[in-house]
Amino acid sequence: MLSGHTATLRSVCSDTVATFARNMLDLKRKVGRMILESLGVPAECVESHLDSLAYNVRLAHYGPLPDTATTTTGLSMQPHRDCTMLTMVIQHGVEGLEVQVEDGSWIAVPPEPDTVTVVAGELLTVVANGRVPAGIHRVRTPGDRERMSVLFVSTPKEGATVRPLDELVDDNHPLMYGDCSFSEYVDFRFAGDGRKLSDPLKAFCGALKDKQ
Ligand SMILES: O=C(O)CCC(=O)C(=O)O
Ligand SMILES: [Fe+2]
Repeated sequence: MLSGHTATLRSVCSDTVATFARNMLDLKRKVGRMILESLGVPAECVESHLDSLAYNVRLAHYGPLPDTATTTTGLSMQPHRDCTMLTMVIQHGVEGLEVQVEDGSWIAVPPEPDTVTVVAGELLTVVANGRVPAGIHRVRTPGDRERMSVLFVSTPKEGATVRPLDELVDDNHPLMYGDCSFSEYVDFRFAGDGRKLSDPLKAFCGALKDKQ
Protein backbone atom coordinates (compact mmCIF):
# COMPACT_ATOMS: atom_id res chain seq x y z
CA MET A 1 0.00 0.00 0.00
CA LEU A 2 1.28 3.50 -0.79
CA SER A 3 1.96 5.85 2.10
CA GLY A 4 0.53 9.37 1.77
CA HIS A 5 4.01 10.80 1.07
CA THR A 6 4.79 8.29 -1.65
CA ALA A 7 1.47 8.88 -3.35
CA THR A 8 2.05 12.67 -3.27
CA LEU A 9 5.58 12.30 -4.61
CA ARG A 10 4.36 10.08 -7.45
CA SER A 11 1.66 12.52 -8.37
CA VAL A 12 4.13 15.49 -8.34
CA CYS A 13 6.55 13.47 -10.52
CA SER A 14 3.92 12.44 -13.01
CA ASP A 15 2.64 16.05 -13.23
CA THR A 16 6.21 17.24 -13.84
CA VAL A 17 6.80 14.63 -16.55
CA ALA A 18 3.46 15.46 -18.18
CA THR A 19 4.27 19.20 -18.21
CA PHE A 20 7.76 18.49 -19.55
CA ALA A 21 6.36 16.25 -22.30
CA ARG A 22 3.74 18.85 -23.26
CA ASN A 23 6.35 21.64 -23.49
CA MET A 24 8.69 19.42 -25.50
CA LEU A 25 5.86 18.46 -27.83
CA ASP A 26 5.08 22.15 -28.47
CA LEU A 27 8.75 22.87 -29.11
CA LYS A 28 9.12 19.81 -31.33
CA ARG A 29 6.15 20.87 -33.46
CA LYS A 30 7.55 24.42 -33.74
CA VAL A 31 10.93 23.13 -34.91
CA GLY A 32 9.23 20.72 -37.36
CA ARG A 33 7.22 23.64 -38.78
CA MET A 34 10.32 25.84 -39.09
CA ILE A 35 12.22 23.14 -41.00
CA LEU A 36 9.46 22.11 -43.40
CA GLU A 37 8.02 25.58 -44.02
CA SER A 38 11.54 26.86 -44.77
CA LEU A 39 11.66 24.25 -47.55
CA GLY A 40 8.40 25.65 -48.96
CA VAL A 41 5.95 23.03 -47.64
CA PRO A 42 2.51 24.68 -47.17
CA ALA A 43 1.36 25.03 -43.54
CA GLU A 44 -1.60 22.61 -43.85
CA CYS A 45 0.68 19.84 -45.21
CA VAL A 46 3.14 20.46 -42.37
CA GLU A 47 0.36 20.11 -39.79
CA SER A 48 -0.92 16.87 -41.29
CA HIS A 49 2.64 15.49 -41.33
CA LEU A 50 3.12 16.48 -37.66
CA ASP A 51 -0.21 14.84 -36.75
CA SER A 52 1.03 11.57 -38.27
CA LEU A 53 3.84 11.24 -35.71
CA ALA A 54 4.16 9.51 -32.36
CA TYR A 55 6.30 10.97 -29.58
CA ASN A 56 8.16 9.43 -26.69
CA VAL A 57 10.53 10.40 -23.91
CA ARG A 58 13.63 8.36 -23.06
CA LEU A 59 16.03 8.84 -20.16
CA ALA A 60 19.68 7.90 -20.67
CA HIS A 61 22.25 7.22 -17.99
CA TYR A 62 25.95 6.76 -18.70
CA GLY A 63 28.10 5.49 -15.87
CA PRO A 64 31.81 6.43 -15.64
CA LEU A 65 33.59 4.60 -18.49
CA PRO A 66 34.75 1.17 -17.33
CA ASP A 67 38.25 -0.04 -18.11
CA THR A 68 37.17 -1.95 -21.23
CA ALA A 69 37.32 -1.65 -24.99
CA THR A 70 35.15 1.49 -24.96
CA THR A 71 37.83 3.30 -22.99
CA THR A 72 40.19 2.99 -25.92
CA THR A 73 37.90 5.23 -27.98
CA GLY A 74 36.76 7.31 -25.01
CA LEU A 75 33.24 7.04 -26.40
CA SER A 76 30.16 5.89 -24.57
CA MET A 77 28.11 5.97 -27.78
CA GLN A 78 29.64 5.47 -31.21
CA PRO A 79 28.97 7.90 -34.10
CA HIS A 80 25.49 7.27 -35.50
CA ARG A 81 22.43 8.73 -37.15
CA ASP A 82 19.10 8.34 -35.32
CA CYS A 83 16.34 6.46 -37.12
CA THR A 84 13.81 9.02 -35.92
CA MET A 85 12.15 12.04 -37.46
CA LEU A 86 13.70 14.41 -34.92
CA THR A 87 15.49 13.79 -31.63
CA MET A 88 15.67 16.53 -29.04
CA VAL A 89 18.40 16.06 -26.43
CA ILE A 90 18.65 17.75 -23.06
CA GLN A 91 21.98 17.17 -21.32
CA HIS A 92 21.79 17.30 -17.57
CA GLY A 93 24.84 19.23 -16.41
CA VAL A 94 27.55 16.92 -17.78
CA GLU A 95 28.83 17.38 -21.33
CA GLY A 96 29.27 14.54 -23.80
CA LEU A 97 27.17 15.12 -26.89
CA GLU A 98 29.24 15.85 -30.00
CA VAL A 99 28.03 16.51 -33.55
CA GLN A 100 29.97 16.01 -36.76
CA VAL A 101 30.21 18.95 -39.15
CA GLU A 102 30.76 19.02 -42.90
CA ASP A 103 34.56 18.80 -42.84
CA GLY A 104 34.34 15.67 -40.66
CA SER A 105 35.46 17.34 -37.43
CA TRP A 106 33.50 17.03 -34.18
CA ILE A 107 31.97 19.85 -32.19
CA ALA A 108 31.09 19.43 -28.52
CA VAL A 109 27.64 20.68 -27.56
CA PRO A 110 27.94 22.40 -24.16
CA PRO A 111 25.35 21.31 -21.59
CA GLU A 112 24.02 24.83 -21.02
CA PRO A 113 20.99 24.98 -18.68
CA ASP A 114 17.66 25.47 -20.48
CA THR A 115 18.98 24.45 -23.88
CA VAL A 116 17.77 21.70 -26.16
CA THR A 117 19.80 20.18 -29.00
CA VAL A 118 17.77 19.18 -32.04
CA VAL A 119 19.13 16.34 -34.16
CA ALA A 120 17.56 15.55 -37.54
CA GLY A 121 16.87 11.84 -37.92
CA GLU A 122 16.92 9.62 -41.01
CA LEU A 123 13.17 9.62 -41.42
CA LEU A 124 13.23 13.40 -41.80
CA THR A 125 15.70 12.88 -44.65
CA VAL A 126 13.07 10.69 -46.35
CA VAL A 127 10.19 13.12 -45.72
CA ALA A 128 12.31 16.08 -46.91
CA ASN A 129 13.32 14.11 -50.04
CA GLY A 130 17.00 14.26 -49.10
CA ARG A 131 17.11 17.98 -48.33
CA VAL A 132 17.66 17.57 -44.57
CA PRO A 133 20.55 15.17 -43.90
CA ALA A 134 20.45 13.20 -40.65
CA GLY A 135 22.93 14.59 -38.11
CA ILE A 136 25.84 12.33 -37.20
CA HIS A 137 26.54 12.49 -33.49
CA ARG A 138 28.23 10.56 -30.69
CA VAL A 139 28.62 10.68 -26.92
CA ARG A 140 31.95 11.21 -25.18
CA THR A 141 31.25 11.07 -21.46
CA PRO A 142 34.04 12.52 -19.34
CA GLY A 143 35.93 9.48 -18.02
CA ASP A 144 35.24 9.89 -14.32
CA ARG A 145 31.70 11.28 -14.39
CA GLU A 146 28.18 9.94 -14.54
CA ARG A 147 26.03 11.56 -17.17
CA MET A 148 22.29 11.77 -17.74
CA SER A 149 20.32 13.04 -20.67
CA VAL A 150 16.68 13.21 -21.68
CA LEU A 151 15.71 12.39 -25.24
CA PHE A 152 12.42 13.44 -26.75
CA VAL A 153 11.89 11.54 -29.94
CA SER A 154 9.38 11.65 -32.78
CA THR A 155 8.79 8.69 -35.08
CA PRO A 156 5.96 7.66 -37.40
CA LYS A 157 2.99 6.06 -35.64
CA GLU A 158 3.14 2.26 -35.32
CA GLY A 159 2.78 0.47 -38.64
CA ALA A 160 3.14 3.72 -40.61
CA THR A 161 5.13 4.20 -43.78
CA VAL A 162 6.94 7.43 -44.55
CA ARG A 163 7.63 8.86 -47.97
CA PRO A 164 8.89 12.18 -49.36
CA LEU A 165 6.28 14.93 -49.16
CA ASP A 166 4.77 15.52 -52.63
CA GLU A 167 5.50 19.24 -52.28
CA LEU A 168 9.26 18.48 -52.15
CA VAL A 169 9.39 16.44 -55.36
CA ASP A 170 9.53 18.25 -58.70
CA ASP A 171 11.67 18.49 -61.83
CA ASN A 172 14.48 20.15 -59.90
CA HIS A 173 14.19 17.73 -56.97
CA PRO A 174 13.63 14.20 -58.31
CA LEU A 175 12.34 11.55 -55.94
CA MET A 176 15.25 10.44 -53.72
CA TYR A 177 13.50 7.86 -51.53
CA GLY A 178 10.73 5.33 -51.97
CA ASP A 179 8.24 4.27 -49.28
CA CYS A 180 9.91 3.45 -45.97
CA SER A 181 8.08 1.26 -43.47
CA PHE A 182 9.41 2.38 -40.12
CA SER A 183 9.27 -1.06 -38.44
CA GLU A 184 10.81 -2.82 -41.44
CA TYR A 185 13.58 -0.24 -41.60
CA VAL A 186 14.34 -0.69 -37.88
CA ASP A 187 14.61 -4.48 -38.42
CA PHE A 188 16.83 -4.00 -41.48
CA ARG A 189 19.07 -1.52 -39.73
CA PHE A 190 19.52 -3.19 -36.36
CA ALA A 191 18.94 -6.89 -37.05
CA GLY A 192 19.39 -7.32 -40.79
CA ASP A 193 21.85 -6.55 -43.56
CA GLY A 194 21.72 -2.83 -42.79
CA ARG A 195 23.93 -3.34 -39.72
CA LYS A 196 27.01 -3.55 -41.92
CA LEU A 197 26.27 -0.57 -44.17
CA SER A 198 27.47 3.01 -43.86
CA ASP A 199 24.22 4.31 -45.43
CA PRO A 200 21.51 1.77 -44.60
CA LEU A 201 18.73 4.24 -45.41
CA LYS A 202 19.82 4.54 -49.02
CA ALA A 203 20.16 0.76 -49.34
CA PHE A 204 16.71 0.26 -47.83
CA CYS A 205 14.61 2.80 -49.68
CA GLY A 206 16.88 5.06 -51.76
CA ALA A 207 15.15 5.65 -55.12
CA LEU A 208 18.48 6.07 -56.92
CA LYS A 209 20.36 3.25 -55.24
CA ASP A 210 20.47 1.01 -58.33
CA LYS A 211 21.73 3.78 -60.54
CA GLN A 212 24.74 4.81 -58.41
O1 LIG B 1 22.72 11.15 -24.57
C1 LIG B 1 22.91 11.90 -25.51
O2 LIG B 1 23.35 13.04 -25.39
C2 LIG B 1 22.62 11.42 -26.93
C3 LIG B 1 22.16 10.00 -27.00
C4 LIG B 1 21.91 9.55 -28.42
O3 LIG B 1 22.45 10.08 -29.35
C5 LIG B 1 20.96 8.45 -28.67
O4 LIG B 1 20.47 7.82 -27.71
O5 LIG B 1 20.68 8.18 -29.86
FE1 LIG C 1 21.48 9.52 -31.20
